[in-house]
Amino acid sequence: MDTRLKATATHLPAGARYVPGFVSAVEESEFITLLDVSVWSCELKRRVQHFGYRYDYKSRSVTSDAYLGSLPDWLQSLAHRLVEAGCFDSLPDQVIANEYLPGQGISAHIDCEPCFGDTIVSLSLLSSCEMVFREKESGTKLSTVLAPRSLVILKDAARYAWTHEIPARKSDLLDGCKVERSRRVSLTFRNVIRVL
Ligand SMILES: O=C(O)CCC(=O)C(=O)O
Ligand SMILES: [Fe+2]
Repeated sequence: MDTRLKATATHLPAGARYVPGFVSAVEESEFITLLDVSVWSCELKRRVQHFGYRYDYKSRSVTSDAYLGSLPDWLQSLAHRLVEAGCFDSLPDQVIANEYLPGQGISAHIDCEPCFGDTIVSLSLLSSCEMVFREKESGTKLSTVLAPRSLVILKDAARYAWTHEIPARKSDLLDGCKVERSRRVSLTFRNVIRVL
C-alpha cells in the first residue's frame, strides 16, 4: 500500500483502492464550473465530456482521428497529482467526465482492455453514489459508496476480472439509511495504449 495516501478499506475487490478527500470542496466547485462552461455531449443517456482522446462507445475503441489535443491545464495538473500520489506510473492522457442526474447510472462494464492501460482512476464530485462490482467468473457481488471528492483506483483483478457499475436509481442505502442522490459528476483518468 502506498503510504503517501490514506486509504480506507471498504467492500472493494482485490486491486481496488479507495481514497477519501483527494480534492478540496473549493477545487470541486472550480472543476464543476470549468466543466459547465464547456459543451456537454448528449450522445448517451447521461451527459459526457471527453478530453485527450474521444472514446467511441459504438466501436469500443479509440480511433486514429480521436485525438482531441493535450488535456486542459486543470486536468493536466490533476493528472500530475495522481502520478505524484502513486496512483499512476505514467501520466494519464485521457479523461471522461460523466454526469449522473438522480436516476441515471452506468451499466456493468470493464473499461476497454485493448484501448486503455492497467490503471483506471475515477474522481467523484458533488454527490455520493453506490458502485457495484461483480466478479466475472464467480458472479460475486461487492459494493461500496463513493463519496464526493474521493478517488477509486482500479488495477489488477479490479481492473480486469470484475465489472463495475452504478445502479440507475434516485437514492442509495448507506448504512441502512436512504440517501437521496443529487447531481454527480465523475472524472475518469486513463492511459490510451492503442489507437485503431
Ligand atoms: O462514474 C464513475 O465513477 C465511473 C465511470 C466509469 O466507470 C467509466 O467512465 O468507465
Ligand atoms: Fe468504467
